[in-house]
Amino acid sequence: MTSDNSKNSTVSGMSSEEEAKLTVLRDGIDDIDKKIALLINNRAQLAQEVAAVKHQFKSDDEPVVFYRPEREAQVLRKIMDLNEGPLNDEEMARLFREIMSACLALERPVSVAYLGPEGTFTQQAALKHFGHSARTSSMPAIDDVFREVESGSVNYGVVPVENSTEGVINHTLDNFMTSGLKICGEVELRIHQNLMVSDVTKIDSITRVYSHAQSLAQCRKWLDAYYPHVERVAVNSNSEAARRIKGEWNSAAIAGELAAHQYGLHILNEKIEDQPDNSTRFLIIGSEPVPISGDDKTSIMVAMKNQPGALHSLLQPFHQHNIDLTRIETRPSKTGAWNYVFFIDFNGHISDYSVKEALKVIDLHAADVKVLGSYPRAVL
Ligand SMILES: C=C(O[C@@H]1C=C(C(=O)O)C=C[C@H]1O)C(=O)O
Repeated sequence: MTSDNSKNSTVSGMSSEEEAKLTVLRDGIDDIDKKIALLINNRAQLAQEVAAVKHQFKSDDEPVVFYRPEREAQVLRKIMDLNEGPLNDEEMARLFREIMSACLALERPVSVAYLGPEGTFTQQAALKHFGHSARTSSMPAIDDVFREVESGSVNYGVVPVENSTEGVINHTLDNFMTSGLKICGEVELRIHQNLMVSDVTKIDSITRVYSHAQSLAQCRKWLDAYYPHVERVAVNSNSEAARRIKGEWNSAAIAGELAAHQYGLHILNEKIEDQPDNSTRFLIIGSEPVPISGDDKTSIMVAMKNQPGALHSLLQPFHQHNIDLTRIETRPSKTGAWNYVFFIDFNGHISDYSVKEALKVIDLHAADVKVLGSYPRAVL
């Protein structure tokens, strides 16, 4: 016969005093959850009413714009400002990001094309920006993301534009030369690379590692130190690398955590990138311009003739109007052998007086100026 020696111990192994205290606290949590659920639904109802008003003031053939990036940025910034902890500002904003995503989906689910395949950092960026209620679809190439948005098959697209260790993604910039799409937002993602293997991998016999060329470059020193004799094979994407090693006993892949989950792989070494602050910036592309949010950036493309003082006359108006440049890139133009195109990002919105004035002057010196978009600075 078994008997319980401790007279205060219960079935769960806790003392009755511990259990009583937990019950009080958990009753408190249940109570709050009930209120939170009710309030979230009240919020969702208001979002539905917003949708009705958006409809009401549009004529039949005018498209209704449900997703408002400037308003969403303001909501998240306000939540972060109000936050007093113990949750940190980013955690709070992440929770509200998902609440807004669900509210927007009630108005109209937003459809988003991203540079795939599934499991890429670009998919991670799309979910970070739009939340998990967005309908995301994977595209095989950056050009396809642009095409899907241009054709109206999806509302928005997400493409990578620059990496803090490897620099700019030229393919994205080149697409802006011919596309009429607008930049509606930016996302920044900390990039952590991981070495992963499959169930069949013989860990002591790895002779090959697959990854995207950029990821291999981001982990060059680590590979030199730990796998100096292993062949490095560049493939189209990190997800492709993850997919390939499923049946190969002598191969490993370098990819993000999402890819390991997606393909059922085991992470052998995490955070193997050479630069600890390795991050990638992504752009949200769409067809509508974004109104001012109060903390915005603008991207422009300027074609200049290759003549003395061209760069000076391009930069001078920014200096004169006290506008901070955040990035400048040069690409050879596709139209004339010796002409250049500058991609410039700066702080401010196209509706700001100082920005308008600076652009007026630049217009006088440039062969062509194209505003790619003003958009809220990344909040998360
Ligand atoms: C409710 C609105 O529509 C969408 C949902 C938002 C929200 O849930 O807060 C914010 C902006 C829009 O993307 C709105 O425009 O205010």
